[in-house]
Order: sequence, then C-alpha cells, then structure tokens
Amino acid sequence: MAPKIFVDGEHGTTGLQILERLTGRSDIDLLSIPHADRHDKDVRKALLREADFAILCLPDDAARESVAMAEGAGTRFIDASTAHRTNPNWVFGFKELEPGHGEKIAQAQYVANPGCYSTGAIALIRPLTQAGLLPKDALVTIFGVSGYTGGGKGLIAQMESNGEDAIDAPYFLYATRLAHKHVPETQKYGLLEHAPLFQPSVGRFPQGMLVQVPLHMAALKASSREAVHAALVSHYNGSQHVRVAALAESDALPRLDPTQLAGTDTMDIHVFGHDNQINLVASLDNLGKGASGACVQALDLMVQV
Ligand SMILES: NC(=O)C1=CN([C@@H]2O[C@H](COP(=O)(O)OP(=O)(O)OC[C@H]3O[C@@H](n4cnc5c(N)ncnc54)[C@H](OP(=O)(O)O)[C@@H]3O)[C@@H](O)[C@H]2O)C=CC1
Ligand SMILES: CC(=O)N[C@@H](CCC(=O)OP(=O)(O)O)C(=O)O
Repeated sequence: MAPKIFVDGEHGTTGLQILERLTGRSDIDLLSIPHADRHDKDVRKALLREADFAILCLPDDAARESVAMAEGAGTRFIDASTAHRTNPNWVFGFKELEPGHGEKIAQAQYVANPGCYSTGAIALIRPLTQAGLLPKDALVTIFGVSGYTGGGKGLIAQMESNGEDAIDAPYFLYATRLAHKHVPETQKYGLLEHAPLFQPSVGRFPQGMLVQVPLHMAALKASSREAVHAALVSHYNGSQHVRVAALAESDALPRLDPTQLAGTDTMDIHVFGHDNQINLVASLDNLGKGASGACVQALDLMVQV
C-alpha cells in the first residue's frame, strides 16, 4: 500500500510548493485538509495520526503541537520549521552534511529540515571544518539575501500589497541585532565553536537566494583557493542536488544573480577570489533546496524504509 503523506500547513507558502511537487505521484497517497479546517486541531490530529509521514510547514509552536498530537501513532515527521533543528533527538535533514547522513535521514522517525540561509551556510562551511581546512574556532561572518517568499504569507503580503504595513524598499537588511534564528543550527552543523555573525537581507524578487561566507586565506589551513575548491568538489562528488562550479566558470561570471536557480531544487557553490581572499557563495531557491524541495528530498529517502 502507498504510504500516506499529510502536509500540515499545506495552504501556506512552503506547504503549497510541497503539494506541487507531490501531486500526481502514484507511489504515495496524499491526505489533505480543507482550507477552512486548517486551524482545526481535531481535524489536524486525526490526519496526523492517520498519516505514515507528516510534513510540517507551520510556525514553530504549531509544529511542536503537531508532534505532540501524533504521540504514540508511529507517524514519521519532516519539520520545515525551526522548532527541532538543534534537538539531538531529531536528524538534521541535510543529506549532504557528511557521508552516510542520507542513510540516517532514511531511517529516522524525526527529521528537522534546515532553514534556507543555513542550508547555504552549512553547505559552504561544513566541508571545510570537517576537512580541517577551516579551524573550528574560526570567527566566521555570513551574509545572505533572500527572495521575499522566505518570510511566508506575511512578508509576501507586505511586499505585494499597498496596505498599512506595506514595504516599498527594493532591498532591506533585517535581524540587525545579529540574533537570527538560523545562527544556532549553522553553528552546530557547521562544527563552529563560536556563533557565526550572520546578517540576512531581502530583495524585491519572490524566490532565490545567495549566501556568502567571505574568508581571508590567512585564517585558513588551506594553501590556496584551489585547495579550498578541491575540498568542496570532493565533498559534493556525486551529489544530485549540489554542484560546485569550476573555478574558471566562477571567474568568468560578470555578476551572480540571486534568482538564477529559482524554481529548482538544486544549489550551486562558487569559490570566488584570489590567492589572499576568497568568497564562498551558495546560490539556491529559498523555497527549493532551501525548503520545499529539501522536504521532498528527505521524504524520498524516508519512504524507501
Ligand atoms: N518560506 C520559506 O522560504 C521557508 C519557510 N520555512 C519554515 O516553514 C514553515 C512554514 O513557513 P511558510 O510556509 O513560509 O509560512 P506561511 O505563513 O506562508 O504558511 C504557514 C501556514 O501554516 C498555517 N498555520 C499557522 N499557524 C497554524 C496553527 N496554529 N495551526 C495550523 N495551521 C497554522 C497558516 O495558516 P493561515 O493560512 O491562516 O495563515 C499557513 O497556511 C515556517 O516554520 C517557516 O519558518 C523554512 C524554510 C524556508
Ligand atoms: C526572508 C525571510 O524572512 N526569511 C525567514 C527565514 C526563512 C526560513 O528558512 O525559515 P525557517 O528557518 O523559519 O524555517 C526569516 O528570516 O525569518
């Protein structure tokens, strides 16, 4: 019998994109909650307990509530929210974290998917700390720009309407107190001893994202930009969803457009720079590899077990 999948939050931004990816598949049986019932706890509870797999596309508190409502039912979870990402009882849903991690996701009952920015940041940092090229006690700085769908229905409405709280800016920084919610997971899965400094921003485009980690070569234990690039190539060798651009390709780019991978579930990595300084850049769709696409990638591993 095909496994039953319920997307709790299916009428939201991330949930809708997951449904788009799952609708029409014959290997799964999609359960659905009517729009009018989406906040009804009894209806959600029944669906969460009936499902073999529940994908949570909800605010953090509601995600915790969903897990509690399914207690004892054996439901396996993929949570897109921040609620469980640093919880040691949950497997982090980034298959490319290290060799063998996909198998851990496949076997897990509880999978916490990374945030969109942290997907990019961890993808850049982890292979280098793991290989000993970036010291774990390094003081790391991260910059990110996201499409505005990253802020869900609330930010989409502010960017697209003329209402009282409309945002007119073509580009803005936020979380300027440097305490963004993705910092703890980036520190933990980036294997960093110190919390990285992270400054996010939003541009007036719906989907797409760039995450940058600029580094002085003097701060690294790598001999050259080529050595850093080689470590990343080796880490992502054979990966279906992460591509490390050749140095010549990166050097030939006159500019990098944050929307270039919008609508895809893949991520590109660039190692820009020269002998003394490098800028590691991840390009992805915040709703693709950064959210909905990543949830489906985790589900595809889990349904096989
Ligand atoms: N957007 C993105 O790029 C990313 C989002 N995420 C995470 O995914 C989760 C969902 O985000 P996103 O889809 O953007 O958010 P949205 O606001 O677009 O959608 C959330 C959905 O959950 C519903 N909801 C809210 N509270 C409850 C509740 N208590 N019970 C039942 N349903 C509820 C909302 O209902 P209503 O329709 O009434 O608003 C809405 O349909 C969040 O935790 C977010 O942080 C993760 C990675 C990237
Ligand atoms: C542009 C924007 O607002 N982005 C969201 C993060 C999107 C994301 O990755 O969400 P979760 O970590 O909540 O799952 C933010 O900064 O809060």
